Amino acid sequence: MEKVVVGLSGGVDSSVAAATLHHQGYDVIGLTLWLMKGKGQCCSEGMVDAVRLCDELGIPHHLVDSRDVFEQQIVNYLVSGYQQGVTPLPCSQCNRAVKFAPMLAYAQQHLGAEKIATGHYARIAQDAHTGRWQLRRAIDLSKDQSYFLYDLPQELLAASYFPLGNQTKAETRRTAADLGLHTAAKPDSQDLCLIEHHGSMQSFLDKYLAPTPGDIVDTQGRILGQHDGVHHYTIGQRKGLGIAAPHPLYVLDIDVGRNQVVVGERDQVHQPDCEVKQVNWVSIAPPSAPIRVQVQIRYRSPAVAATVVPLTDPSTPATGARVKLVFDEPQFGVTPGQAAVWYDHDLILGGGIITARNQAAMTEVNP
Ligand SMILES: Nc1ncnc2c1ncn2[C@@H]1O[C@H](COP(=O)(O)OP(=O)(O)OP(=O)(O)O)[C@@H](O)[C@H]1O
Repeated sequence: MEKVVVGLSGGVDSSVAAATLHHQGYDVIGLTLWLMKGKGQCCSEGMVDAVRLCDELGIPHHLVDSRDVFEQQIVNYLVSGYQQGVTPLPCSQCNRAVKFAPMLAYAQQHLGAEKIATGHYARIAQDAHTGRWQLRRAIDLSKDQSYFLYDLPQELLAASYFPLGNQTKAETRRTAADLGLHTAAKPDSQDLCLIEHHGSMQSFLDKYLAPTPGDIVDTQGRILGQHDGVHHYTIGQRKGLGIAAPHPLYVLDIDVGRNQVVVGERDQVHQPDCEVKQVNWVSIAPPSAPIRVQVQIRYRSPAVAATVVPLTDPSTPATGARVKLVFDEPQFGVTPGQAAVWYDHDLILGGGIITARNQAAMTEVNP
């Protein structure tokens, strides 16, 4: 019987992932990572639900205190990103550095297991010709989470199962009800876990960053209003600028050096291209020539046609690998810090972090 360690959040998805593997005959061990410091109700409720689920299934449960890792990898990453005027995406970083890698290390070192599983909606398979592990969108496109998994390296993909990738969310809930799992009717999480915990990203950041008042300016540098900290703004943002103008205004740029938020009209927020750093090639080897793709620049935005132009040698490690994305049509709100993830239909080819326009210009001068 193969041992599999299943990451349990206490939600219905990971419950059904664990139950499915258990009923398929795997030797399943439940593992919950305790992620957030403070009195996180979601964490404590989740932990209790995970323990109860393991009781229902008659499998062991382990709790790993990961609060320090979460603080270093996610809280610090978010706070320093917003301080630098970007809008970091914590989820892909959390999956790689807080969940998958530490879960696999714990499974190998303490539980004698070589495989882990989660309730993510995505599909994984090994290419028979190349031996490369490939990641695809879930069958249920409304629940597809492949965007958040683009940063998993081959060794983590090789060790992972996603038991829910071939079924719809409705089927998951039905399975949970059929098996009498107490999590069957538990509501889905609605937002980023940190936001559920703190109420909003703003109130989370306000705990760490003091107000730093400055000017809101137009592209000519004319002062149109005041802000209380650049970390409260994101590219493409329209609401909350507090400026009366004949046309709606959007955030075009965040200039940390001058402590200014630059605003302009909607068409100015469109960008024909962008540079992407820390590129992880998932399902194919790094290409040496441009390739045609469909790219997603936000979790919920549709994939659009683009060309990926490699800027670094294919042998460059993911931390230093860069590409240029050239969109067929200019895109609205290309946001530094967020992930761009590119696909060939449902197959994830690769992804990385969108860089700031001024940072890309600097790297062209000083490669
Ligand atoms: N604290 C945790 N400890 C261990 N594994 C976790 C934890 N949080 C999430 N996971 C794993 O990551 C998967 C995706 O997490 P996400 O936060 O996106 O939850 P979800 O899609 O709402 O799933 P669920 O219904 O299981 O909470 C979960 O299904 C679970 O396997």
